[in-house]
Amino acid sequence: MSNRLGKDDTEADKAIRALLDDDRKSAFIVMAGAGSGKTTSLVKALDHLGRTQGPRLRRGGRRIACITYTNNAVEEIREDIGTDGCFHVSTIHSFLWEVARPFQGAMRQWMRHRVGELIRDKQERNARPRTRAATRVANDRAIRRLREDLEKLQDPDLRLTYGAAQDYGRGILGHSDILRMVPELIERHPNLAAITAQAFPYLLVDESQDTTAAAVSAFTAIERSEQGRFCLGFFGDPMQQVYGIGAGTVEPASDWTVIRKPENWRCPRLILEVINTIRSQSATDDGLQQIPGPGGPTMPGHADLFVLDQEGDDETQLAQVRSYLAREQQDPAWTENHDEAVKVLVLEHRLAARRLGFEQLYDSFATAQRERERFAEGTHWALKPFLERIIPLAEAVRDQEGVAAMALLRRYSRSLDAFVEGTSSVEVLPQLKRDAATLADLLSEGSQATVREVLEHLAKTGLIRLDRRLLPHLRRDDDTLAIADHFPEDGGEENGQTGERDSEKLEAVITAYLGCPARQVVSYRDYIEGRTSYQTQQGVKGAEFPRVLVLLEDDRSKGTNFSYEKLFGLKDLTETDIQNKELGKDNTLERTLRLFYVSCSRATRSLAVVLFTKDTETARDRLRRDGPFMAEKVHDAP
Ligand SMILES: Nc1ncnc2c1ncn2[C@@H]1O[C@H](COP(=O)(O)OP(=O)(O)OP(=O)(O)O)[C@@H](O)[C@H]1O
Repeated sequence: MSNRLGKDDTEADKAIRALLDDDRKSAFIVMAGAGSGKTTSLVKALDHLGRTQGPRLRRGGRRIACITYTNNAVEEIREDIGTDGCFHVSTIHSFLWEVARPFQGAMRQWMRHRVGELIRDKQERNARPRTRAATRVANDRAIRRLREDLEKLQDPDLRLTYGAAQDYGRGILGHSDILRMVPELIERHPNLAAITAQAFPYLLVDESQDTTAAAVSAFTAIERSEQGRFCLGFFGDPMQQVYGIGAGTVEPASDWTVIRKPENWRCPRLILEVINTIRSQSATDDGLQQIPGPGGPTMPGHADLFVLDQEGDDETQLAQVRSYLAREQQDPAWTENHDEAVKVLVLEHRLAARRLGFEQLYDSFATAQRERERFAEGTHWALKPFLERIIPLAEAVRDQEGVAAMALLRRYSRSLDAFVEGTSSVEVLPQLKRDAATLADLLSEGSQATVREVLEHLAKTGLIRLDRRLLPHLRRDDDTLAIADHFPEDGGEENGQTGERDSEKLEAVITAYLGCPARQVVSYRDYIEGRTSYQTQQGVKGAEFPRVLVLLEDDRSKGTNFSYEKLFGLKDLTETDIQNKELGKDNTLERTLRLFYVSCSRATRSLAVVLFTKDTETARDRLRRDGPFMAEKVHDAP
């Protein structure tokens, strides 16, 4: 429990309450920097609304909506405010779906229009003289499928649903459809706006800077058309926008109230100075310089920057930095490797994968965008059996946790099913034990077994049910296996996630995946479940840790969205960078500055930034002269 409700009220909290108590509902924006307690203010506002408006709203079947960025944040807010039925706390996707769900006719029309758009887009591409023959064939195939989808969408009985697995022919809308469709429907159908305001007369949006511009504009449209009957509150910080689709600064209408929160309770003085300097360099700083919140950290804290040679040995150099920090700050936790000691923030998942030893697995999924995204979320169907069943069973066996192992087998074992159904004899039990022990061996530390070997063991023995989409891949690789009988009818509930589409790309991904060492899947599981010290700089938004180590390593990252070398003047801007900057568009420098701000503002005690670069001397001199860290805190390799 975060105890947000136990925090003292700030001036901002009082101003928000005054607005919420007004009979005439209005809109407001809470604009504040990192560690200023925006989520705390939001939770306090919800609690206040629950107490003052809850009973009346409940009687009328109406609810107070709160939108936040991740499922974790949803859970945290729910924990804070309790389970009162008058609240509807969700991510933006779930909220938009909740709004649109009853409007099946309007959604079907939108979907048909969308499929038509996709067909036209592919036709246009095929009409271009430079389109390659293979692309043309693929586009023609896709057009045929889309036409079939269009046909199926004529069925008035087809009930539209929303899932991870976009499949228009089956009436399934994906995440990106929801983000695009619902704001369009709200803006196009005034009655949908009115019904939304009626069902949710209060709507509070956390992390508004990363809420899509279309959603912000749709909510604003509701507020405009329902003036006085709809209360809309945005809580955000344009400086913490880290996703391209985010709205960034929410522009207030002339009658909206803007509430600024200048305090920072998280960062001690020396870190606060660094993040204030970073902030002041951005065009989206909103003129905000933070001050320490009363009762916040009293120690000065630590803020150090190290410039290291990118050609040098990574592990050794980082170990030296950590030993130096432990010594200088008399804090041995800097040299400890468990996830609670130091949070290491990297630019990309790939860089975490490299350090944690699952780079081959990462690369297997990186070749196709959709597969890469599911991999990063930890929701890819091909990995799920490992995450939910295989690794937990192997670990239960290894740790001699018989009850846990049995519970998993009861749930997932085909052999045990056969025994329970009476179609196999009692000998199956010792066999099951042997098969489970083999599985534990295959996944034990130091094992060289591949993913394929593990899956084939399971397929042959029926030890654990797998996803049937793996079948063709295993069969083709080793057609001597008599696995068809054993292979489960499990899975397939998300068939549309990949279906036949993009089958070639998927085929390549799965083939590469099956060839990976299975131990890499264990490291990957540890990473995505937050059991390691590593996190990405984008993914860390909203969190705080005592010791934060930020790694800046442009040359090792594959993405082009961010460049610390450009930010520090160590690399020239491109023509596009200069043009975007001059036109006032978002650009590499601004994006990197914001990411740097988010990363550095996570530390509650000690912040260390490491820049890996080629020309360490120039970088060190420049950062001492112009950088956000105090000159004496910019170090060479210790
Ligand atoms: N009124 C308050 N009094 C004392 N401490 C507070 C107060 N409000 C928030 N805090 C503390 O400040 C820290 C930051 O709070 P919170 O996570 O709500 O901020 P935030 O603005 O959402 O942060 P960020 O934007 O950086 O993710 C937390 O440790 C919280 O306990």
